[in-house]
Amino acid sequence: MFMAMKDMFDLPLETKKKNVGTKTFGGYIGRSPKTPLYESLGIEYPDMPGQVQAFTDVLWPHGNPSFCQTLDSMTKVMIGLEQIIRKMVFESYGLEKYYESSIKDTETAMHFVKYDPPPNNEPAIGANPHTDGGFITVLNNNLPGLEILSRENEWLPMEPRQGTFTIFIGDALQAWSNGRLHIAKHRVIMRGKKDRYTYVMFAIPKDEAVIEAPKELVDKDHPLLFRPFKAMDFRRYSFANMYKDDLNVLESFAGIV
Ligand SMILES: O=C(O)CCC(=O)C(=O)O
Ligand SMILES: [Fe+2]
Repeated sequence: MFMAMKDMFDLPLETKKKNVGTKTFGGYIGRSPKTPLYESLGIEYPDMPGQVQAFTDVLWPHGNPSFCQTLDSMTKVMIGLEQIIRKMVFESYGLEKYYESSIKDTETAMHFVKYDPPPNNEPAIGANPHTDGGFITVLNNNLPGLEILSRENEWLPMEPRQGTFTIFIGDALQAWSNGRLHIAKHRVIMRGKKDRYTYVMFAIPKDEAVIEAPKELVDKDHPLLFRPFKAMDFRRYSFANMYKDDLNVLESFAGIV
């Protein structure tokens, strides 16, 4: 996958720009002043028929069947893993009855990210501190750089390990769990001289989905922490507040004080 990603990012800029999305999380994002080392491409709904093929055709009009196949099977693995984890989470609360409807309310997006090495060998920010907005994120990267903010407010490095994926809980699942699940803030710091690649699958609520903690998770010891909200409204709010590092977007959007 990482080799295929190198070929993908080595394509001419005009070709990469042909990767367009309909939402804020699809399509090509070039280097910008706030994230000068970051570049990404994206596919919305890679699990829907024809989407992986269409994405491949845009980048390689003469075809690239091996990329298409690799991506297709990788997508299935990552989505399958996400569903197993979500099921385990729901079961752990005795709430498996909500699993099917939660999956029905879900759509997926796949991102491919390339981070350039920092200029003049000084550590530099690759991705700004953030939480992922959706239900669950599944990702893999080829080099260190990912850091997780601990509950003690320390940045801890997450070393990539071959054959493993990193999983993040997103804001939507934290709200659903009435705060029982912890969302870890994370960032990427680039060091060294090598390009860094990440591929990441986001399982996110559909626009119209309403995120609301089930009644079983709310009682007098666990008062409701977040008002119910529509996924689309939260997405807009998060996007508008993207670079406010100290802001807890979920709390400021839906927190009940
Ligand atoms: O590149 C990484 O390791 C992290 C990427 C990430 O956090 C994201 O895309 O949301
Ligand atoms: Fe993230």
